[in-house]
Amino acid sequence: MVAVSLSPISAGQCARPQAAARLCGLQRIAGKAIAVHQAKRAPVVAAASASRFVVRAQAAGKNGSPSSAPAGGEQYDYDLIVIGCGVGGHGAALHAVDCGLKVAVIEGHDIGGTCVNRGCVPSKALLAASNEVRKLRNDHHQKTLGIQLNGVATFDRQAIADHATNLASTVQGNLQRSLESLGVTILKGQAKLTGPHTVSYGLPGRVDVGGSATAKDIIIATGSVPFVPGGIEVDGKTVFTSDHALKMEWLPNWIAIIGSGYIGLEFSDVYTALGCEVTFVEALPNMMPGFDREIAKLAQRLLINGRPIDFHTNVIASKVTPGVPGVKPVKIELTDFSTKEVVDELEVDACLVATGRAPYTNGLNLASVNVQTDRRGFVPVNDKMQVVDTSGKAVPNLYCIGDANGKYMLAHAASAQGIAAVECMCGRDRVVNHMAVPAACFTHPEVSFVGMTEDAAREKAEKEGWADKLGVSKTYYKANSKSLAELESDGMAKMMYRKDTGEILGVHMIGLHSADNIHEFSNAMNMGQTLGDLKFNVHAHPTVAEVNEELIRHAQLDKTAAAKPAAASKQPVAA
Ligand SMILES: Cc1cc2nc3c(=O)[nH]c(=O)nc-3n(C[C@H](O)[C@H](O)[C@H](O)COP(=O)(O)OP(=O)(O)OC[C@H]3O[C@@H](n4cnc5c(N)ncnc54)[C@H](O)[C@@H]3O)c2cc1C
Ligand SMILES: NC(=O)c1ccc[n+]([C@@H]2O[C@H](COP(=O)([O-])OP(=O)(O)OC[C@H]3O[C@@H](n4cnc5c(N)ncnc54)[C@H](O)[C@@H]3O)[C@@H](O)[C@H]2O)c1
Repeated sequence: MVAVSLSPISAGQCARPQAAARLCGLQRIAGKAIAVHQAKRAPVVAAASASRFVVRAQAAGKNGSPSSAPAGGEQYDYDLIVIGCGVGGHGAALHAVDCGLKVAVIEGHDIGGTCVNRGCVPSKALLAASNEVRKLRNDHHQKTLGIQLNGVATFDRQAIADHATNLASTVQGNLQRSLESLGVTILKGQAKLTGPHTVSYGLPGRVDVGGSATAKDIIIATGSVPFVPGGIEVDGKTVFTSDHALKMEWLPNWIAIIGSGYIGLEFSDVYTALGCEVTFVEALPNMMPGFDREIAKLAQRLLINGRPIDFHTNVIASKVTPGVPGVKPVKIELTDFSTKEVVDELEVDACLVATGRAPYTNGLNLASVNVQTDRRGFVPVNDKMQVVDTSGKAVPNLYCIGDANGKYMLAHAASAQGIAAVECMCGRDRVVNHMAVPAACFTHPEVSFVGMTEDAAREKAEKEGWADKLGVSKTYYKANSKSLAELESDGMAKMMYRKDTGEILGVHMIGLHSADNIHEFSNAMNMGQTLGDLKFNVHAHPTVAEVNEELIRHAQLDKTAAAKPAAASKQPVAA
């Protein structure tokens, strides 16, 4: 398995002759690829830059040179069409341009997709603003730092909401400009496959928008939408998903959050910082079931117990009935997950449904290429992100990346998969090593991880007969000078590793800046580095990165592993 490289590749690496030729028209300026001979590219590109979206189909062949001319004599409008322009589609398109491919994206709603418009970006704006409020209202915190505020910190809900909306629109604009400046054609419409190399697109009720286009390769990057379990009625006012919650149109005094995953936790951080009370409803026996058990336990102490939050576990919200703000409460029927008996009913002001996401893959006409989605709607793919048909074979020239394939529903995973798919279509097989993809929950403090949990590592070690070689190293933020200086020294980090080889199996953290700190380990895992290599890393003092140094130092390797770093031969002896 080869891990994907996220760094742009050079012209010399491009596999396709026509691709390499086109790359000659690109210059690297301050790290960005800029198209310098746009006129030689298909004129549709200029149209894309001039207006927000290209409306009506414009076959590139009509205005400029057809894109690909394979041996069979077929000619395509583009080398690559990407259906859906979220972060996955955007990442794939940019990398494809870097590889010299002629690219079109077809977007049915808004450039940037979930992450930019209804996900990562606006949620982090709300988290940033609300955490300022939390800190300012924490007298003990301020006094210990020597600060007196002489009054209660107040906030403007609408202004905080506007910060999130404005950030999303700034980032959306940046993404659009990056595509335009690189000459990517942006087509508007809901797209579907109409042949092995043909895509048609359009918008309901808009006869002026749409058409069809051809490409040698097609990437499906259509993402996901909130999943709402049966029995829950969403009215968008008192019962809502993250799509509505991010607009923060009002702040309920008491909100129930169904699901204690990423979305539930991040929103509980926002709501409690702004003075709301939260009740979690979680189907599984423990809160935060996706985290390493020990980290989840500490997360419960830091993110839940000390805040106005209570929770019900092992129950599902079997029926949710919207209310009327200030007049009628939202009613939530709770059913025991094991016995399936109704056990309670909650009455709250509002309810956020955070029970996962469903792939957005309806209407793609996958049956035309003999492909069936799984039960939940995910598109089946192999390691190279090639779509797999009902007989288990890869469909030629068709790829699916990001939330739509369900392999790892995170923004950076979507974009890494897009880059890998482009590499594969250029003849350089790459697969994303998902075990080395970091994940983070941006609560305060942050939770982050990469690779296996302790339970998973133990299970693997026992199954494979090396349980005595499994090491677990731990350290606490209490000893970290930088965290102490910031009065944010609650937290721990743990690492599972092999004592005999120094292989890192998984790292989990909760603490200040842990979403940033995890990268030393995820990158090491991606590069196949061992603890024998990492022990020579130097960390600036005083930084939170020194938590990593402690974690590495506490690992107890067998003498052979300690003496033999994987990359020892590559280390320079002296400068
Ligand atoms: C509240 C929230 C917070 C999140 N925070 C984070 C975070 O901090 N970090 C992180 O890594 N991840 C986060 N995520 C997850 C992240 O947003 C997704 O993993 C990521 O957006 C997936 O990218 P994608 O490109 O696969 O799909 P999407 O971003 O969903 O984009 C798909 C695009 O395809 C378009 N489309 C769909 N069907 C068609 C069609 N037929 N034709 C044309 N266009 C179509 C859609 O309009 C959409 O724009 C968050 C998600 C949510 C909901
Ligand atoms: N910081 C980030 O990277 C970030 C932030 C937000 C969202 N996301 C992405 O968005 C996706 C969706 O997030 P999410 O929090 O909605 O999903 P999730 O899968 O993280 O958590 C859903 C939780 O809801 C529980 N649940 C499901 N049905 C239930 C029911 N009927 N009653 C009670 N509990 C129920 C599950 O047991 C689980 O704990 C995630 O897969 C994640 O990849 C990422």
